[in-house]
Amino acid sequence: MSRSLQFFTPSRSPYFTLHKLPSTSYTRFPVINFPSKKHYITITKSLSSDLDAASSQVLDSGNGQTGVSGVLSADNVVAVQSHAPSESGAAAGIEVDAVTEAELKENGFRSTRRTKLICTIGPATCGFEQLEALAVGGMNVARINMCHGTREWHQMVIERVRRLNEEKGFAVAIMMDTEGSEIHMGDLGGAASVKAEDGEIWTFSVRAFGTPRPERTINVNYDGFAEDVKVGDELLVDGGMVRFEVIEKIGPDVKCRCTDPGLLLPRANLTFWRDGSLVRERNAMLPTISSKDWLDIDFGIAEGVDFIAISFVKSAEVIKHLKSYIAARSRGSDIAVIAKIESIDSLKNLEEIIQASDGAMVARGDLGAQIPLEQVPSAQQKIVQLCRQLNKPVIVASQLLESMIEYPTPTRAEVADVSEAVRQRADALMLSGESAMGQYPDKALAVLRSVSVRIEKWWREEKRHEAMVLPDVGTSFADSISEEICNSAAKMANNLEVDALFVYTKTGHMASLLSRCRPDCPIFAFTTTTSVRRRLNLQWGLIPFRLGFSDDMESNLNKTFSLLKARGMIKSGDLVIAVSDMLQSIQVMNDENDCHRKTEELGSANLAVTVSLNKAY
Ligand SMILES: Nc1ncnc2c1ncn2[C@@H]1O[C@H](COP(=O)(O)OP(=O)(O)OP(=O)(O)O)[C@@H](O)[C@H]1O
Ligand SMILES: CC(=O)C(=O)O
Ligand SMILES: [K+]
Ligand SMILES: [Mg+2]
Repeated sequence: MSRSLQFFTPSRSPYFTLHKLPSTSYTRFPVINFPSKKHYITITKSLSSDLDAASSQVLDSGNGQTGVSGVLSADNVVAVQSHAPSESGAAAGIEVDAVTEAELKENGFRSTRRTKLICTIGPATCGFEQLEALAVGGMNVARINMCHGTREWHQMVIERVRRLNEEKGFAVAIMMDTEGSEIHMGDLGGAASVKAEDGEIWTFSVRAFGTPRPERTINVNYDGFAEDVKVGDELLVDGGMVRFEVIEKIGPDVKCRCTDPGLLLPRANLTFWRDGSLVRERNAMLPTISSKDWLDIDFGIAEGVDFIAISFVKSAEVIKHLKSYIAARSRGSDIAVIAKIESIDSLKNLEEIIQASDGAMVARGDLGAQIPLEQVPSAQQKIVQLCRQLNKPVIVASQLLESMIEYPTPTRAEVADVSEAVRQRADALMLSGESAMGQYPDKALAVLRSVSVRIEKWWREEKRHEAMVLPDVGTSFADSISEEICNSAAKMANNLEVDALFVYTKTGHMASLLSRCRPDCPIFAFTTTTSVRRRLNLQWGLIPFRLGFSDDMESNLNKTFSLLKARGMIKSGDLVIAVSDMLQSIQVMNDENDCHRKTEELGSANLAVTVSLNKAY
């Protein structure tokens, strides 16, 4: 038996274009009550010739699975070929990364990790094998921080990640993080760190010191530094990891006494405080995107990075400006802009900044230097919730596992912090120093992975779904339909306890809308382009695949089921709900390939969506 519901546009013909034939002619099928078997055979045949003709039909899975091409025969039997060297022929001849394969095969769909993981790449992780270890360990996005390293170094990292994706079938995205023009220290003349002891007198200056750097001197990047600070001010390094008191100003030099000793790290952020408040003097007028940042952005566009994260965002205008700059420079490319929330100004304009962005990062390192530390957790929760309401991916970053820079196990408090971010259902967690220059990058990533999976499972078992109100985000009626369909599909998925949601999406938008609902089951997102696939790798619960697919859902589903089954990633009896943003229909099919359709009018909708409830057979 099968049930279906179909939305369509009355202004359109009651016939739908279902499949584009290789000859560029179109096959049209009636909507209402036609014999579905015949319908199937016709589609299968046309799809089969399509596939035969186009060897580019590939299915790439999200996390380290190699390209597979499928050829559909008339009886829906699929031959699977791997593009990469296989270990043991035929259906097993598909290279799948250990994590995703094990998760899908051993424990079924439901146990796959939903929270995405970002690793900052630095000296500890820039080698090809080190990057591969991170990808195998679950890295979804590699972050490069333009505060550190040369452009050549970053280019090398990007090239290696791309090569890793091509050769090993990963879909690791690249995020470029700008330096910004906030005040920070120089690079310490190459030293990894220097110790400031209690009571020592240090000189902070815009002067460039020679090499070797004179003892107890720190170069500062901001020309107005000596004018902005006053004797008596408190100078905080990295939000208070080390503290100084300003005792004297001599021309460009600012003499300070260390009041809280600690390690000074290269290019550490500097803030100064007066009477318990952060001082915003002329430094408040510094541009969010410096001239050096613009050059880095040009570099990022040329390299085709997937995300550009903007440091110290103050307003929505800068995000809008950058997005139009990117649109003008990179025709057809879709670099997403992430707003880093790490300043008082960004908190003041939070909603409009997030609305203008393609996602946000709770950059707790610098945020904790600008607001009292005890306010950081509530700010985090607020940002995470707002992002979900506005349908923007959100990253929780900094000091998640800080002690693992030096030690192989995290503190209990760190595990609790990671758990809280997972419980808040943030899209992604980010490692900074732990992966960039720590001693245990792989172990830190493994901790994020295991804690994520465990907390997600606990949350599902306890059925502790917070009833978050998800306001409408669609700005057109068409968008509203997509949104309603996704909300309903996610709810159905939870109520029916299905194994997975499938979404066929060209732009990724409907995949985001499903992810926003945070359903109990994972979401397999099928998209036709590699860049969309990589971009979706940042979002909660999405397992992105690249797949050549048509406008016809039934053949897409047959093809997908067959390909996934041949790889052992789904099994007979798995129940799936599928959503698509390409075809104006909702349909249900069952294992007899029997399909009935019922039609309902939907006002003046100019878009409709396909939802299918399917059982693998
Ligand atoms: N490309 C790199 N080369 C050398 N060291 C790096 C690099 N990237 C990061 N690091 C090291 O890892 C540490 C943590 O990285 P992270 O990206 O969090 O930098 P950060 O300086 O704290 O700035 P941000 O506020 O942008 O996160 C840095 O302080 C630096 O010591
Ligand atoms: C990530 C970042 O920039 C911060 O935490 O400050
Ligand atoms: K940065
Ligand atoms: Mg920062």
